[in-house]
Amino acid sequence: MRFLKMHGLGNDFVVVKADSVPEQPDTLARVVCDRHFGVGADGLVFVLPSEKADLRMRIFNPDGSEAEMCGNAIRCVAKYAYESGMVRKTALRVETGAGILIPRLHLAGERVATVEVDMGEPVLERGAIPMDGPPGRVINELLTVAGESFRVTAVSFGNPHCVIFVSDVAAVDLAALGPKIEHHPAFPRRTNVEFVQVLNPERIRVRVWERGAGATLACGTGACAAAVAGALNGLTGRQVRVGLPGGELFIRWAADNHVYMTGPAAAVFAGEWLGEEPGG
Ligand SMILES: N[C@@H](CCC[C@H](N)C(=O)O)C(=O)O
Repeated sequence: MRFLKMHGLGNDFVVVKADSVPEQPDTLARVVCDRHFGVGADGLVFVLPSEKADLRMRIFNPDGSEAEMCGNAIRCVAKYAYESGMVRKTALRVETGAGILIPRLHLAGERVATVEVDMGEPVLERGAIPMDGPPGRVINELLTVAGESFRVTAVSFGNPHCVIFVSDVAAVDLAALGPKIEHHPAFPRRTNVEFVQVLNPERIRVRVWERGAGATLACGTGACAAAVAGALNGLTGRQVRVGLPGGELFIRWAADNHVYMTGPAAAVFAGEWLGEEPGG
């Protein structure tokens, strides 16, 4: 299995072009993403043919679960598709678990430097996120986690996000709180978790605990969810620079209710997965 190792702000992926997803993709994702026994990545991404769009993307987390969407991976997939000659368009249509999304490429010569992705409309209804409880939006609502109370705002971009505003993101014990919120019974499909510090109405700082992956250096859908939550809570405007441990994304919640995410994508090496069993 040939692959390309790519990343968006250090959120890293093993990207594989294939006609279909191989058997047992969950097992494959677990071993490929393992940082000691595999290549090491925050996700295994398949670039597949699509009947409805230019291509289809599917992503599997390091724990083997499949995610509906990934903001950093879709920028990588768009770059790969263009630079490999697979889709020679600067506005691509990519089929994902969150519907067909449109990355627009910003070129530097023949290379894709940055990508702006139309991430579609944020999903705010509790039942669609999904999160248990009465119908309506979840904005600044109390959630009790192992005896501690947090005010949360829930947003989905196909995949679920639980956003919590704090005064200092550096002080958050992400490794302790992340898994407790990810597995909180209020989230039937688990959740990604974003701790967000508002620096000013145009700038926020975010640390992410990703569902099925743990702490990562960046999360595109998480940055979009944090930006939407900031605006919904009256803490930010609708355009924000989102500082993540791996770098910065620019997020705009436009008047058409679509969220646009702009950021870089990089390819770092190509390889071949041999899939040897230990001692085999
Ligand atoms: N890193 C991603 C999100 C990847 C999927 C996530 N772990 C989930 O299970 O929803 C991003 O950049 O959006």
